[in-house]
Amino acid sequence: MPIASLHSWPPHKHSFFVTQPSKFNPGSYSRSRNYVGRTRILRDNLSIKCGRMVGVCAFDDRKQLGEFGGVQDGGELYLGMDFGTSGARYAVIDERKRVRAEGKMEYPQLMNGNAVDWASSWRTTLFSLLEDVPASLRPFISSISIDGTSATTMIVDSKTGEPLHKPFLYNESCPDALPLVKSIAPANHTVCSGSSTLCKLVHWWNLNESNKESAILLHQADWLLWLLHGKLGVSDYNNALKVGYDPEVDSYPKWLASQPYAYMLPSVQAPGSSVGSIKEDVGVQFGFPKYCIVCTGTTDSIAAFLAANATQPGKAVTSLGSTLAVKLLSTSRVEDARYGVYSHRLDDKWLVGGASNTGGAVLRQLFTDEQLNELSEKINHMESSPLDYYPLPAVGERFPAADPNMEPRLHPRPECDADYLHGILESIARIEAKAYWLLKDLGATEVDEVFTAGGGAKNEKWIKIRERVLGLPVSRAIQTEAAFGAALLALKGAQPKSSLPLNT
Ligand SMILES: Nc1ncnc2c1ncn2[C@@H]1O[C@H](COP(=O)(O)OP(=O)(O)O)[C@@H](O)[C@H]1O
Ligand SMILES: O=C(CO)[C@H](O)[C@H](O)COP(=O)(O)O
Repeated sequence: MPIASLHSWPPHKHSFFVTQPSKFNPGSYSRSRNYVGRTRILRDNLSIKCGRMVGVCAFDDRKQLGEFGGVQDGGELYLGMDFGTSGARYAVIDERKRVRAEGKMEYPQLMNGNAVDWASSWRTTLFSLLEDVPASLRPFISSISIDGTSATTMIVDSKTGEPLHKPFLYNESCPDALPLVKSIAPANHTVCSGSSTLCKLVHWWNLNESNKESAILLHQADWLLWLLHGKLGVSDYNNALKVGYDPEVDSYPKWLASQPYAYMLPSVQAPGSSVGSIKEDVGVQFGFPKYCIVCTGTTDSIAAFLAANATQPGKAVTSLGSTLAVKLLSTSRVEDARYGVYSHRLDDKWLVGGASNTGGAVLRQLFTDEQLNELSEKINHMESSPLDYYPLPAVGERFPAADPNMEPRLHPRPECDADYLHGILESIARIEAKAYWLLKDLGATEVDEVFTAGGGAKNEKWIKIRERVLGLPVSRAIQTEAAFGAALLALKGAQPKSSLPLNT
């Protein structure tokens, strides 16, 4: 039903769409309190007495809206969503960066033949998580942003946005494209890695696909954000780094712009830039305000860095997720594809690092999370393990050695599982240490403190092992979830244009 026919006045800034979702109880007004994390949410089974529920309910000021429950102080809220390796999470924060709601879900294994249909899985996850955001908070959400796994590459139809090929995941490699990419890019450029976005694009381009002319390239986060803002072909300079975008000059270099597939490349904005208002159908479906904007995103490990709020050069964040992603805040830019080292831009500084395939994915192959907790308790973190492994979930390593043929090394396996886990955790810590010393040798600011994000951050024994191996202060970040970092991007995007750096 059009807005005007339901109410006399035209939609106001605080007009928002109320539909008849299952949680609403038309005609009555009841209040229940829910605790999410550390934050009490006044979740109201509110019915808003404005005629028939399906349609639009407009309030002519925030106070009136505030009386109907939701955020007690009626302030603006910001939604960040993290699409990581094994699942997705969201965080809703307020203007003071307090978490007001959070949730997560694993990716549904939607199959297409005998392969996972990742695009459908991500799309389903996106709208399931939006449905999970407390309905009483949605009318206050002013801005949304999403982070995704880096170099996860989608080739989609330039008109419909529908995938024309299965997504190329972050850790997939297309070595067949490497010779051509190396022939056009500068020596040791970030794209000179089989797992780079550009190698995936060139690999697809060389397939005998007929519909090249209607194809464009998007990254996972770009495509998910397109589902919300409806503007195809927009990315951010973090996600676009591995296709060859140069964030220092804010453009694609000539050696790339002159390629026959250059028309497929997305336009690029800074992370946390407003792309536009949320699509009306999505606003109606979920009850977001008409003024809710959708902002460009970033990659998952950069979102984790933003969440950790490491603001000085020399501070670093290690994301112990399925992979081990290292991000060191540096005043100097470093890149060398021989070691899988590259630099992301963060305002006027550089996030130097890379992502190793070691990490939680190996642990998950061997132990449940409960076993990890139980076995970790038995580890003496002050003792050095004599076991020397290179834990990988499969053949191939990206950083600190870029070797697609590197074999996992996880033997000999001792009788005692606690000793085995100790050896694995210590071996991963040695890889992390090698990574940080490599960055120093290549000219980055020397690391002086490491914060930890990701699922592994909960393991206190591992943090102590890493502190011993690194010889540096290592701690769990106050905020370990990348979704919190994505919410900070949404908060940034909603602010009036300012030169304030993101991580202040
Ligand atoms: N107690 C623990 N010690 C070490 N690693 C853990 C522990 N609990 C969970 N993990 C690891 O955390 C990883 C999940 O972290 P998460 O940040 O959610 O990953 P991602 O975002 O990459 O999907 C899993 O691979 C799991 O093995
Ligand atoms: O490992 C990964 C997925 O979790 C990604 O590669 C990770 O995002 C690192 O890439 P970037 O440094 O570009 O963020």
